[in-house]
Amino acid sequence: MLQLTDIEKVYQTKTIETVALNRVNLTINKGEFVSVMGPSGCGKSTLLSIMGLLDEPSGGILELDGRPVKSYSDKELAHLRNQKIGFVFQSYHLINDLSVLDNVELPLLYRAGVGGKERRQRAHAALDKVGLSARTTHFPSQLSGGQRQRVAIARALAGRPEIILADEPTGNLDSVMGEEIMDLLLGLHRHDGTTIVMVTHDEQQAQKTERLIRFFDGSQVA
Ligand SMILES: Nc1ncnc2c1ncn2[C@@H]1O[C@H](COP(=O)(O)OP(=O)(O)OP(=O)(O)O)[C@@H](O)[C@H]1O
Repeated sequence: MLQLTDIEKVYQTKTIETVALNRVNLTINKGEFVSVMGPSGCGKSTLLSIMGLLDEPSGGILELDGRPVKSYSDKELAHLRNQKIGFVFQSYHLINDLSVLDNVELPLLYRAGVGGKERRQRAHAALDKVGLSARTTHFPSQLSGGQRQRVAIARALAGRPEIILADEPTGNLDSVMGEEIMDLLLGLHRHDGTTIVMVTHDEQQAQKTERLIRFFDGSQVA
């Protein structure tokens, strides 16, 4: 589903050039659960941003469903980002002034063809999947870290993405809550066949996924 060929990413500031990704060749197949590990600064988040079409590579070819991403117009790319990809971040990125239900519905507001009733139904179904049906009227500040991450996962699921890109989804959680979130992601993957790419610093969690990719200094080393 995603094919990276000789992908490079160079960040250039006034004083320094950083090669964040150095000729990365990688395929993510439909239905896989892949984890990415490596020391701080080795390019993991950059890799996820490029896979998620949030950032452009400096070189190489990125293909999505067999078509080079470069050949898509900006409008098509925005559409793909919104329709195909769900993001989950370490720090949840929830909106504090919105209820749990409204947070989950929010990305669907930007979807053509999804009316208010369907938005609500999808949001409820997604919250049900993550076990938070009883918390729909709560606000993020009234939830534990693990529950906040569940809301963020429900928000990604409500969009019915083909791929979930998760950047250290358990990074802010203690080990018990981290394990709960990991079990949730594993369950979603097994049950719905969702493709997941997850960056993690936790070796035990990474071992539970189907494939573990290790990065060092912008390159894949295993
Ligand atoms: N916007 C940017 N401008 C300049 N340099 C950047 C930028 N984003 C990342 N970098 C640099 O690119 C390299 C890779 O960063 P990246 O965030 O992808 O690493 P990471 O493996 O995700 O790190 P961590 O585990 O600490 O989150 C680092 O050296 C970083 O300083």
